[in-house]
Amino acid sequence: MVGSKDDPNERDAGVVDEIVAYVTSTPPRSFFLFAGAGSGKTRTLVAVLRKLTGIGPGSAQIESKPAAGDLDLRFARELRARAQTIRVITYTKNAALVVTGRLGNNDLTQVATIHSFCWDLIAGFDDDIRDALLALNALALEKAREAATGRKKGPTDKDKKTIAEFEAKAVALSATQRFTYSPDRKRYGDGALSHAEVLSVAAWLLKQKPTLRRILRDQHPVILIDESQDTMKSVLDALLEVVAEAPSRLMLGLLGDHRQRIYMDGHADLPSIIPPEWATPKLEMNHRSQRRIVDLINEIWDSDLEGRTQSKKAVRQHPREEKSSGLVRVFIGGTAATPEEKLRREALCESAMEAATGAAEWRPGNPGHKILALEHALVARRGDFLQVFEALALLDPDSVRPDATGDTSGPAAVQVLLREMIDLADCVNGGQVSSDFAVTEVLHRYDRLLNLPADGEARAQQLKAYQRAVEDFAAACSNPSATVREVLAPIVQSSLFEPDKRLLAAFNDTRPPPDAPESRQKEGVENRLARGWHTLFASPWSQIRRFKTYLSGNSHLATHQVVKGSEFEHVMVVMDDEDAGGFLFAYDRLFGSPLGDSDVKNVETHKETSIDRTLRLLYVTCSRAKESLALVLWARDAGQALAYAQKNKWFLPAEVQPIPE
Ligand SMILES: Nc1ncnc2c1ncn2[C@@H]1O[C@H](COP(=O)(O)OP(=O)(O)OP(=O)(O)O)[C@@H](O)[C@H]1O
Repeated sequence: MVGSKDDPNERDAGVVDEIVAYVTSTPPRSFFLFAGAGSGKTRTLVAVLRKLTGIGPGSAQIESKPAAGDLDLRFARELRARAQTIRVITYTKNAALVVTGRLGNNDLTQVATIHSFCWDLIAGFDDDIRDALLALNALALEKAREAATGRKKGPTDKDKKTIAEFEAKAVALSATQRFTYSPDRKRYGDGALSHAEVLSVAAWLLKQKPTLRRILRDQHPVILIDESQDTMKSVLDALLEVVAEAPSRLMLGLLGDHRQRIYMDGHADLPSIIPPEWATPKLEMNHRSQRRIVDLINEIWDSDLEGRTQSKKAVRQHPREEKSSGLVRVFIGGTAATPEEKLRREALCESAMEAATGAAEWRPGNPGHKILALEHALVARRGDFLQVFEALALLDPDSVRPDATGDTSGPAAVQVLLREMIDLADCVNGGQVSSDFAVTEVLHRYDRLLNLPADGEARAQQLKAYQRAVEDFAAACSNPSATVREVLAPIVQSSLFEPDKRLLAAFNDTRPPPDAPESRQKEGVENRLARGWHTLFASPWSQIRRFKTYLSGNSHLATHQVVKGSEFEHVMVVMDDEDAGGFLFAYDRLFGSPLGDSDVKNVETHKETSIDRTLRLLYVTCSRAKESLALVLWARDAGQALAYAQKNKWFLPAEVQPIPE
């Protein structure tokens, strides 16, 4: 971040030194960094850490001459002498890896997610953890009892069950001696804390136990929180209290962008809770996007929409000098079109973008542009893996929706399809095995050659059976219309891999599947699973790979929420309230459609509305685009939305078009 302040691209050049000065001054000063999309928050964070610790890229040495005088050098020495570290809290594991990757070897900083941070703080204090869990459980029990006694007709069966569960949990907790947390492997039991429990226990203990607050301050005089807009409210509040108690011994630095808050865990209006004595440095640049896109996101945030309750407080962004162009189009059509019609006409929008930009990346089907839809099922339809997605969602709904943490890997029971069989399919070309060596490597990878019979004859027989299975598999998976069942059959029959017992039982179950429940009817777990397995086995095998690509985050399709933090050359945002079927977001209302009843009520009581949430989500999606951006709105009243968009300050009249027929 060195450069002349006269260079318009360097208008933020002083912010790193400014932040370093807040940390190293006596007493230190906590800060809230105002930073918008594409402003280079991670780069700023890494530069601050390097200066504070005196450790440059790839070196474990203290640099001889830090730029901002020797205060930071002294700061680093003191950290080391007191065996302290700077703590950096990120939102995802991946973000922690990005920061540590760029930072290099740096023993004076500890970068981790909020879950790891909280667990590091409380691990081993088993009696305290038990106290916290019992107190939180007692609160929940009290709430449940209040709700039950408040009912006119007396407690319902569900009330009684809930109360009994809390009472039983209190007994079990009292008897638990040791508590564990295993974020990667799902471990259950009274002593195993969930993600959410680790956070609420840490927040509770920080508030209640002075010793823990002292330990925190002794270990880390500085805590920097990235993506603070989405950081769990209770933990943030607890940390704010610890800082307020002894501001000279612990300082907080909050980085993030309240315009990009998309999860409900964070504070509704972070800037408004920042104490007045805190510093508020600002990043004003947007290094990512072309001018047209930066102008649009500035306008989006600045708009006076009916139903908006959130403050417009923010820094207006400037694009880089050389990014003086960029292209935006908004296409609007009627949401009554069928799903197939919508897909066909969205492809026409992509062609229109190709014509307008001259970029081949916009050609329909070209992965050079990213398509964002609101719901996973809408992505699955656009990515042609809807049947597999729906089947797997019946088996385990939580495991099929990739999120920002990157932890979702599909239902445990079908891993053989997503890992072993996809790896084996990679060794197949045109119905034939392309490399025996590659097949052997896959079998080794999954330990399938470890337990071959010792006897020579039996061993040869087994290998022959494996070979036949691989050939049958190769033939089956090369048939473009093969079903999952057909490709799975040679694997199951030969035991080439070891599928999950649940998958095997379902594969061998020849009964017809139960009917789907009537809408709004509850369905038993067994029926749901049976339908899931049946749909999965009847699905096209080709969809499995597309689903896997989506799950791993490598697809050109994604949901609006999951792309937070990413950037793409060209972006198409599909907005369709009708298809999404939710009530949290309402794109139509950003285009002049009247407010709903709950929005009207929320405006009166100054609570968050669907307008607030949708505006932030639109801010996130639009700001992902570097070069060009297409907004596709399927509106309830397309004529009205078109007229609204033509007059709206967000767009130039020529940028607004009907979705081609
Ligand atoms: N000082 C800089 N000079 C040039 N390019 C920069 C600078 N800072 C960041 N960039 C580039 O700008 C883009 C946006 O940066 P980055 O992704 O770190 O922003 P961010 O603040 O995390 O954005 P968001 O909150 O929108 O995800 C990246 O491509 C990055 O390499």
